[in-house]
Amino acid sequence: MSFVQVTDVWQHYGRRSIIERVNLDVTEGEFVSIVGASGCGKSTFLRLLLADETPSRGEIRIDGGEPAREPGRERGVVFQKYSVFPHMTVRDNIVAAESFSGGLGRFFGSKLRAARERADETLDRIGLAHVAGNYPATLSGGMQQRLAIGQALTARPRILLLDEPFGALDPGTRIAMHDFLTDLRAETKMTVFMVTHDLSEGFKLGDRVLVFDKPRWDPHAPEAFGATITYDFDARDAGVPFQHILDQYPSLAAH
Ligand SMILES: Nc1ncnc2c1ncn2[C@@H]1O[C@H](COP(=O)(O)OP(=O)(O)OP(=O)(O)O)[C@@H](O)[C@H]1O
Repeated sequence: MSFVQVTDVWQHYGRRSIIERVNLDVTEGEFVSIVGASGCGKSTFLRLLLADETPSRGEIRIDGGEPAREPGRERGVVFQKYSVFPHMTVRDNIVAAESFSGGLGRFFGSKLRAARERADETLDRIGLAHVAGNYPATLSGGMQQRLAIGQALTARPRILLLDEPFGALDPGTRIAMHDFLTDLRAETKMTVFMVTHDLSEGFKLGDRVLVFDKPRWDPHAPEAFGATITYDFDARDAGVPFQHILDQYPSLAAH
């Protein structure tokens, strides 16, 4: 049974075609990695999944529901650039994310105490309980990114959208974050979409790896055609050795 259903989705910005004819069925709990050359529309596709934008054509349904017109609590998002609030403690960052995601305004009194307790549970889960009272500037890059993921988790989303979440981290921290994400996923059964420039990361974490590319190209009108899913690899049990894909898509190796 398809949980995320993408049907004939196109996206244009003015006369520029960015994405075309995208069809995709994802079951609940799947981890989908997305790779493709720079500028081919991967982040645009994530924004469409988030319902931050509406497609020019086609539709995206979650769990059989009507296509969303704006982001909701069932979709959480994390970008490469940390989105934490620098002037708030780690715990208050989680509390603020919860109040914003629910459109609840600021918490006071007993509501604030309850929100802080929930924040501490989240911090426990993401391994930041020991720095709950610190400010983000005192945390390492990996810890700040874990905090950003913690913020996305406060609304208990059914879908987590990750846009190059580990792109700015050093290799060691990146590997630690892979383990963290694998554990988190086993715990929550969330459906995850992750854009990455790192093919090995895509194959390591994903159940599937989607390649976005432009199958049609007019040298006289480079903006006439958009990208679509040209490959959909099964990446479970190590999947297709990604070196084969690098041979086919040398541009992917450049990132
Ligand atoms: N709101 C917008 N209005 C106009 N053009 C846009 C808008 N958002 C993105 N674009 C353009 O759409 C194209 C696809 O951008 P997008 O960020 O989705 O690509 P990407 O594959 O994620 O790139 P990268 O891998 O470099 O992050 C780019 O040429 C970008 O300039």
